Amino acid sequence: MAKITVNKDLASERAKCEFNVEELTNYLDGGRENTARRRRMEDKVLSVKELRDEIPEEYLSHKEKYENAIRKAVLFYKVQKSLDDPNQSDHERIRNSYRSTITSAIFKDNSPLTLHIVMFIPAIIGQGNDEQREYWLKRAKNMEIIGTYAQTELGHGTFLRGLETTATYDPATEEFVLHSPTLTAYKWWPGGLAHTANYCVVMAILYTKSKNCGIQPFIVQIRDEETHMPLPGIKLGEIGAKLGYNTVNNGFLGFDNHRIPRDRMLMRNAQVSKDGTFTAGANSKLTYGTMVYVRVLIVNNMANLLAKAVTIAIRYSAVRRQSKLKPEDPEPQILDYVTQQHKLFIGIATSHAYSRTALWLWDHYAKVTSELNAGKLDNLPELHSLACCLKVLSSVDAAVFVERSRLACGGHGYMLSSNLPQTYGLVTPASTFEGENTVLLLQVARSLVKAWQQMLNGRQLAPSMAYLADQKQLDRWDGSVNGIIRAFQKVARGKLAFSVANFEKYQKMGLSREDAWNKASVQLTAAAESHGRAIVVQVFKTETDRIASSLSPPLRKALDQLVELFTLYWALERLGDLLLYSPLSEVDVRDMQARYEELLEKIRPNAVGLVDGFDIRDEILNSALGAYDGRVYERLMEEALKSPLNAEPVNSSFHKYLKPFMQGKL
Ligand SMILES: CC/C=C\C/C=C\C/C=C\C/C=C\C/C=C\C/C=C\CCC(=O)SCCNC(=O)CCNC(=O)[C@H](O)C(C)(C)COP(=O)(O)OP(=O)(O)OC[C@H]1O[C@@H](n2cnc3c(N)ncnc32)[C@H](O)[C@@H]1OP(=O)(O)O
Ligand SMILES: Cc1cc2nc3c(=O)[nH]c(=O)nc-3n(C[C@H](O)[C@H](O)[C@H](O)COP(=O)(O)OP(=O)(O)OC[C@H]3O[C@@H](n4cnc5c(N)ncnc54)[C@H](O)[C@@H]3O)c2cc1C
Repeated sequence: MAKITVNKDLASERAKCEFNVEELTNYLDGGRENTARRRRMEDKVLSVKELRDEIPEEYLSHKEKYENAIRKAVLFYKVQKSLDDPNQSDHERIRNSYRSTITSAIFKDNSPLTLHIVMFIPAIIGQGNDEQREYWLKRAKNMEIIGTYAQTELGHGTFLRGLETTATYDPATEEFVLHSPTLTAYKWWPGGLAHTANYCVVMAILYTKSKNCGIQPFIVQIRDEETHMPLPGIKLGEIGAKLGYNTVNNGFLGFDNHRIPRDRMLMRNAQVSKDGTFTAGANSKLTYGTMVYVRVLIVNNMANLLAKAVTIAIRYSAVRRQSKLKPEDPEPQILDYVTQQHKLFIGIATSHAYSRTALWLWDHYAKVTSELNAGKLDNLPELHSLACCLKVLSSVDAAVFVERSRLACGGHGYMLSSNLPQTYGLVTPASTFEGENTVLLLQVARSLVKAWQQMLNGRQLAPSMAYLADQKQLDRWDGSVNGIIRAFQKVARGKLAFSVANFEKYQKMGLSREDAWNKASVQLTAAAESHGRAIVVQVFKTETDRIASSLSPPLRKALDQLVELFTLYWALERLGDLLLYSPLSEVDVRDMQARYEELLEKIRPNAVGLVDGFDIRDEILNSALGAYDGRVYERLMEEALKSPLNAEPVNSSFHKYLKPFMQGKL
């Protein structure tokens, strides 16, 4: 293997690191064997040279980008399939792939098959009865059919009860008639729907015996399996260019009285019999299960995307020298500016916080799902609330810290060759898809207000809300991590109490319950956000303590510093709340600020080691600024030279327009 020359600043950063980077990688992967397995997979995928792009994607047309993405998606799927371990359960397979970011090496803007994997197959698993699973899963898993999840419509994304697509049962033919009565009823957004999928799970309002039976899932063929032509009665297309996700092939879909057989309604929860009799499921919200599943996955996806952005920005900050700290000294590495450390170290800590939280949530999800399969529904409301709140916080924080990583790279962060703009394009839609964030916070608030009432009635609360029942005031400020976690819980409790009081006050003033809720909703969402912060800091701390106990002291110390930095960062961000709901004094604030600055200093020598520990290969980072060797300027120039405009010294537009214009002839 050719020896790589590493930028000398990066090399000296690596020499300074106080812990063993490989140990950190193994910790993140959940063990040495998992690291080895992940790397083997990456080696295998990256050895397929057809999966690499000859021309940078950004120079392709919209159509070429899609065609190239499909070409690679098919090949990528085959390589992945050949590496699949058939002995793993679905739960283990997903958990073991949590650290895999290899998809990013192939698709800068995500794959047109994502929805097939992430929603179509899970919808069949969660919504299909045994017979339907048996038939459709085999076809979907073998890629004999490609599907997507078609729920959102042009007129409605959030308000599912307002969906306009109808599925009307016709007992005479034992068929459902799917129809889009208006333009706003068109399905709009589903990934892969435009030109990739030939099937989809359509969420539509079921009518049988002239009664509205709510939203139900239907598996619908939309294209001919041979010709791929849209079937009669189906209108399909692509929704157009977007901020990101441009290779995901988001589409629209309209139905003109399109008929499907009765057994195409996914009947795990509710059923329609041949004569049209409707039998409701144990809980109508089980129909929303696929969304819960994806919200759970998003938390991990956000942690991975943030790890990518912060790796790029930290390595670049070690290489980049700018300005002067002291007049007599050479220009320092920008990583030596404490403001730069403040911008970036929180990104490292946040990625750790959400990757720990994501695993914790995944295990919780798996436990509740197995209870649901056994008919026990008690823990569904808490799971829904947790999934909503952690999806919201992880997506908001990832978007903020990815963008901050980009800004921290100055002008070069604006280049697509840094891969930071595209990474932002991948994180920011997560605040919208799978439930718009404000809307999901209102769902969390709804569950908190319920919990509050249960507490007042002396009932036991779900574990993640149990802290609400602790009525004891904090008698003194305790600036330890555990002390701050308790203070965050007090903030969440205090803000909830305040918003519940206002909600009730507005009702007493004569507003309807709905109007009072709307009027109190800014406070309610703030309480929900604080609840989420309390959960994340607590899970980050307890899970790190639990898993890191067997690590070497230097690595343990580095991880404890990240946990403390994360906790202090949010305490300083939320000073107003802490001053209102905890016994925090001005002196305590000054102490916290001093400790925060001390932590930045302690983390500084380990910064490059910490991002190296994420172990994200150059092919996955795809960044001129973030490569392991730190050849930032050389790579920027190499990438610039790939611009098609550099293929000729004089562009034809000079003779056509500029020259006549400058010579006054145009
Ligand atoms: C080859 C490639 C391979 C791999 C790809 C690589 C990486 C991918 C890895 C990971 C994934 C990461 C990223 C994601 C990737 C792709 C995702 C892309 C696109 C996203 C797709 C979508 O966006 S799909 C559409 C999503 N849509 C929504 O989320 C809609 C939001 N709206 C709602 O959920 C609901 O309408 C509502 C919750 C806002 C309200 O619903 P409704 O009005 O019907 O509710 P009610 O008022 O009637 O009832 C409220 C009561 O119901 C309870 N409730 C609500 N929802 C649920 C639920 N889901 N579960 C349980 N209970 C629920 C609620 O609590 C109320 O209960 P009460 O007891 O209080 O009455
Ligand atoms: C990249 C991307 C991929 C997607 N992929 C898919 C897919 O594969 N399949 C699919 O079905 N859908 C998909 N979607 C659609 C996505 O799920 C919806 O965009 C999302 O659920 C939000 O709905 P909306 O766009 O209708 O927003 P709206 O609900 O119209 O929200 C607009 C504004 O109104 C506010 N608002 C709405 N309701 C309330 C309320 N009750 N209280 C307070 N404020 C409210 C929101 O907070 C927001 O500020 C995708 C979206 C994107 C961006």
